[in-house]
Amino acid sequence: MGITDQNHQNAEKLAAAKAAVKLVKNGDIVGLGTGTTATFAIKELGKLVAEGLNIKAVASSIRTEELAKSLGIEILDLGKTSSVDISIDGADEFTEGLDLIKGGGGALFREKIVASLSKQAIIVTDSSKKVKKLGLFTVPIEVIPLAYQYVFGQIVKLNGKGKKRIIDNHDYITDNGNLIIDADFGLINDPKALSDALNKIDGLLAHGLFIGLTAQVMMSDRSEIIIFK
Ligand SMILES: O=C[C@H](O)[C@H](O)[C@H](O)COP(=O)(O)O
Repeated sequence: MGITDQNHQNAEKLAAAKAAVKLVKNGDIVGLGTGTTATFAIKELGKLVAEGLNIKAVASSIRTEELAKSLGIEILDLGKTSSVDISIDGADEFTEGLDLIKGGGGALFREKIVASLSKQAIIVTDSSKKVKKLGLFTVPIEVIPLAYQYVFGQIVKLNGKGKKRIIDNHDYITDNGNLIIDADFGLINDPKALSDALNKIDGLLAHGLFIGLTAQVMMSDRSEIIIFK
């Protein structure tokens, strides 16, 4: 991607983030996503907090928690929070039916907990993330290390081609101390069926198919915000 394309994509991410942040109300507990688009939203929220907006937040990753705290946003313990008013997160792919692939940044497990606790889970994206069918982006799968070989084998049985995530010649380790397998299932005709099948695998902590968790996707396309809900 050229610099102009990237600037354009960043402008779209910022516009979507700003639109979503407008939905946050005084007193809300806000779920903070992870990734470049969520980061735009967290920074916008930080500005509003500095101006007096009174919110508390839960974070979907250590890096999001650190960023939010640095902006003066109070962070609650996710494990002690029973309900989130609104969450704002990005996605790697989404369909008009609001099925998503998430986890490109490795935060899928905590993101899924945050989305599941949310009364209103909002996804913010640029226009490149919308697809007719999920699956061009591989499905991130978080695996407890001692179950790695077992889970890998089960993914193959589901006709997936797995690849352990390696960053800088090292196994990628999630905030929860686990590994990620990026699994290619080709274009996914029935994301719910695949999600259900993956959920049955012992040792698989979470996968990046987010089905039925999203209230709306706010996608920025040039100067327009398009809402899918
Ligand atoms: O684990 C990371 C998350 O699921 C991100 O929300 C996703 O990868 C999209 O990230 P970005 O906004 O950087 O494209």
